[in-house]
Formats: sequence, C-alpha cells, structure tokens
Amino acid sequence: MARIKNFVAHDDKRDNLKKIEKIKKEKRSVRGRVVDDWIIDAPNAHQSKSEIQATIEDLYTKGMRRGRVIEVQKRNVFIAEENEKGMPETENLWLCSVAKRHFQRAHRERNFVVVGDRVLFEPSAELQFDDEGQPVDTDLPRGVVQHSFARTSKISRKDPMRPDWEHVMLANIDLVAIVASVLHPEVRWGLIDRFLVQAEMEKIPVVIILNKVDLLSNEKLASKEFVEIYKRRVEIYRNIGYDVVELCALKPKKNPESVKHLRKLFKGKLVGFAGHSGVGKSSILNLMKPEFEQIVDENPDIFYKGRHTTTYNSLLQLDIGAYAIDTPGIRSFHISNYDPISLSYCFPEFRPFKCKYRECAHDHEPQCGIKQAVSEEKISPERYRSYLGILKGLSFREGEGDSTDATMIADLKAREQKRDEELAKEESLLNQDLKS
Ligand SMILES: Nc1nc2c(ncn2[C@@H]2O[C@H](COP(=O)(O)OP(=O)(O)OP(=O)(O)O)[C@@H](O)[C@H]2O)c(=O)[nH]1
Ligand SMILES: [Zn+2]
Repeated sequence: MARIKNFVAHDDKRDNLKKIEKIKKEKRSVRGRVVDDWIIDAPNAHQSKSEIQATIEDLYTKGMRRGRVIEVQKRNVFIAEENEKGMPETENLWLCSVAKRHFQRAHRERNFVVVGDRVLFEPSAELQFDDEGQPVDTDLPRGVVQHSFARTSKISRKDPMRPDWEHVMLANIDLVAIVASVLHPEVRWGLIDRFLVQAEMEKIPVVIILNKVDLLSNEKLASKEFVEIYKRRVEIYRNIGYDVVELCALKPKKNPESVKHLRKLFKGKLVGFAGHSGVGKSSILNLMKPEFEQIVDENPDIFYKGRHTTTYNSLLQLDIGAYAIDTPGIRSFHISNYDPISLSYCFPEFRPFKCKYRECAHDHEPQCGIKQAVSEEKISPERYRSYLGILKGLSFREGEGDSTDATMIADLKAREQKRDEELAKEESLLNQDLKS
C-alpha cells in the first residue's frame, strides 16, 4: 500500500505484521511464484536492469510490440501502440487477449492489466471472444498481451469483493485532475480530500478543477453565505499549495486564463479525471479537443459491436498532446486502512508540526502538534475533520454529505473491534509459523 520513503512506523503490531508479510512472501516464492511486483512482471523479475533491457530487446526482435492499455473489458483489452517517445498512438489500435499465465503480479490484485499499463504484446491471428463468449467481429489487428512493465503510479481501492485484495483501476498516471462543480451537483470537499490523499500517497501531481463557477453569480442558486464559505474553502487549498482552477467550461471565452493554464498543464501527460457524474468532465475534455465527440461518433467501426464505453475506463488522446482517462471507478470509493503516520503524511499542511508521540494519531493523544495547530488556525478544522474521517475508515459516496461526528465515533468503535480481532488472528498465525 504505502510507498513512502523515510517513513517507518515503529510499534509492535506493525512489526509483527511486517514479519507475517515476509513469511507470506517467502511462501509465495517457495511455491515458485515471483513476488517482486515493481520491476517487470516478466520474464524473470529477479533479473538486473541491464538483463531486463537485453531480454526486452530480444522480445522486440521476436516480433513483440510495445503498447499502452487504453481500455479493459472482461476478456479483451484495447492497446494503443507506443511511438518512439513512449506515448500511445490511439490511431494504432490493437485488440488483444491477455496471456494470463505470464502475469505473476496478480496476487491479491483483481486485474492482470489495467488502463494505463504499459505492456508487450505479440501479433496473433487467433480469434478473440467477447464477454458473451462469441467470436469478436473487428477490423482491428489482433494480438496477445504477454508482459507488463512496472507501474510508476496507480490509483487503487480495496476490492469490494475481497477486502484484503487490491483493485487497481489506473496505472502510470502523470496528473490527477480532480473535477468538482461548485453547484449542481454541489461541491463535496470530503470527496476531494479523499482523492487528494490517494494522489499524495502515490506522489502523483494534482490539479483541482472547480467547474460551473458561473452559477456563483446566480443569487437564486448561491446565497451570499454559500459564496463566502466556498471562497474560504478555495483559499484553504491554495494556501496548502494545491493548484485550484476555477472554470466555466461552457463559456471558455469568459475564463481564457483558466483554459490556457489547463491546456499547458495537461500537455504531454496522461491525465486521470476524478470526479462524480455531472460535474462537467466531458465539457472540460471538449475544451481540450473540441472535435472529440464528433470523431467518436463518425468512426464507430473502429471498435467492435456491442462496446459500451460508459462502463469501462478508457483513454482518450487529446489534440494538445495529452491523454485523458475518464474514470467511472473513482467517482466514489472507500479508502481506508491507512495508518495515522502514512495518512497524516498525505495532508501536506500537517507536515511541519511535531507531536510528543511519534505514533500520534492526532486524535485523543496529549501534546499533539496537529491539534494545537488546528486550535491556532494554522491548519483548517475542515481538513482536520476530513483527516479524522478518513483515518476512521469512513467512506464517502456519491450523494452523501460529510459525515457527522456521531457516525464517525460509532464507526470507529466497530472498526477498532474488528481490527483487534484481525490482529489477534494474524498474531496467532505468526506464532504458529514461527514455531514450525
Ligand atoms: N452552468 C454550467 N453548466 C455546465 C458547465 N459545464 C458543464 N455544465 C453542464 O453540466 C452538465 C454535465 O456536464 P458533463 O460535461 O456531461 O459532465 P460529466 O462530468 O462528463 O458527466 P458524466 O458524463 O455523467 O460523467 C451538462 O448539462 C453541462 O451542460 C459550466 O461551466 N457551467
Ligand atoms: Zn498528533
């Protein structure tokens, strides 16, 4: 989960969990499975960098091609071949199946490949089958994905079906654009904070786009009080150092600076769009590629029949040399299981303050630098409340407001009990392992 350098928490439970994890890993490698996730999944994760390079060169000479996953369906994936700069060319599309036997990374992970993954694939004349088991009717060249490269970043959540598994939704994102609308639907700051935590955890740069600012000047919709609170919130995020872009996507001529800023920011990057339905993501994409909608409509034959774009993530090439992934999967999610040290690291404004106890959760502990900073208004109480909500594992779903303290406490108690039970179980497993 957390890959934060120089941040090691010391307490007995965490040390025990680490030992358990080590034993589990050893067991996996004993069973002949490769456990190192982050080098390259194939052909041998224990090779040195130069050996890997040589192996890849060898694969190229054998006809393997390099591409980027731009859409994943149940059985097949769409791959855009990469150009010499390593960027995907969505005009050069391939329809591929996935040779699952080559993917050892998949332990505790729901998908073998995800949108944004860089892969090696092999042209193949074999037929693909669609989700209903019918042979796929397509004019696209076909292939088989054989290997995938290490991911530089990922957006993931707990797999709702198996909570100890990871559901990676996007890989190799250069920038996360968190999109919210000021009104209709009203901005949910708690959801923005959760996206920010994910981006901080993965060290992916972010931009917060607040769309539909035109509605703020409509007195019937936005009271003076609402506008004041909104402005204060924007200041909070700007003071932390986040790039907050206020936008009216429908009337770009009224805010040319914002549009220009976004176009410049997106250039040459793979941008993951996060934000729930109706906030204006498509309208913003249209600013980056005004003819985008038409192009999709006019060339329906490049994809096979029965394709449903709305249910899958897919990567779009914009005319400013950028790529956008609209991400239905991350419009609402449940992030949890962060320990306080990792989580508070994801709130950059907390970093300068020190607490008496190294493992301080900034909750009930005495002499807490964070709580002190909140009382002195050096940290905003709103962000602090968000921190507590995320720490206590509260989810934020579409349509819900920010959680109240009462639900937080009830939820916390239930979670603490569950966590204690899990730890006791893990510890007894560990003891058995150490004895045997
Ligand atoms: N007033 C106002 N309305 C906007 C603005 N941008 C988009 N809208 C409207 O908001 C609605 C939703 O816009 P979309 O661009 O479809 O939003 P989306 O986030 O792509 O929504 P999904 O496709 O459901 O994910 C549309 O009716 C747009 O016309 C804006 O800047 N101001
Ligand atoms: Zn503290």
